Amino acid sequence: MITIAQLAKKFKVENPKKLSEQDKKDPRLEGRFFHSVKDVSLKCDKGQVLGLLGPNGAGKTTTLRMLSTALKPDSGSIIIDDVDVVNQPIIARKKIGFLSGSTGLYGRLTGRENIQYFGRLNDMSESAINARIDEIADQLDMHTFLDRRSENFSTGMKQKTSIARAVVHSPDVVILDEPTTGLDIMAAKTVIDFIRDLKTKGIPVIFSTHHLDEVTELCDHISVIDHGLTTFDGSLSEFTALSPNLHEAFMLTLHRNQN
Ligand SMILES: Nc1ncnc2c1ncn2[C@@H]1O[C@H](COP(=O)(O)OP(=O)(O)OP(=O)(O)O)[C@@H](O)[C@H]1O
Repeated sequence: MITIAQLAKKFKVENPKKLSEQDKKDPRLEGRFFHSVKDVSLKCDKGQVLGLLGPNGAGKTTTLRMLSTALKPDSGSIIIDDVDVVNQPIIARKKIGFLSGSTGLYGRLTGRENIQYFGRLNDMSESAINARIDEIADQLDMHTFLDRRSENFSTGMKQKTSIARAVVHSPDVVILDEPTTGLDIMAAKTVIDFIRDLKTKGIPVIFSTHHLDEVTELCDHISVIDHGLTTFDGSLSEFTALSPNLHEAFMLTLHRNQN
């Protein structure tokens, strides 16, 4: 079970002139600080898939980076099972598989070597790593490119390798930042099937997306973040009860907590 409560994170703005036009007008900009995440709370039970929605710049990636221990929150709590992620990040990291939107692969290494490297970082034995790579490569349909250098991989090949790398150590929870963005229909389907398989194994998955169809296909639970605030956190049926039209339901969740 993953529980996030009242999470907040601000960044110091070194050069306000370099902010995007959107960020300059954002009410989260207060003096020299941009309050990317102001108050985010959500829950994801065992075997649940949680879809994290929100407009561009809402604070989804910042939230997921805090959940993955890559960023330390200014306040709030993150608990995975009985581990306090904020105060015990090293223990928590072993439990988490995190796909970030921006993690690059080592181009000179093959797909397999990229994944092996992460397995070793997680103290896995060579035989355990290789068995796990075989398993994941079957699921993500990677065998045709697994032993090629990753520098010339397509977006889909890169994403599959990054996902494989994130879950090589069989984490207890999986966090995926926009896992299907930029993928063609077939690669996206493979990734969706992979998430569904994690769900059947009882592994909670939190993923951010802009694709509402993925949410209805996969998610038990939906959280919406807008301007750094949780504006909806409930079941898929509570979400669709707002409106049977998903876009309309999403629009209705925005601006709810803002005064
Ligand atoms: N290091 C930083 N310094 C200053 N501002 C930041 C920093 N990181 C993120 N932000 C700002 O915080 C806000 C939230 O960013 P974040 O990447 O979490 O949004 P997002 O919901 O993931 O957006 P998208 O859907 O576009 O990926 C944005 O306005 C962004 O410009």
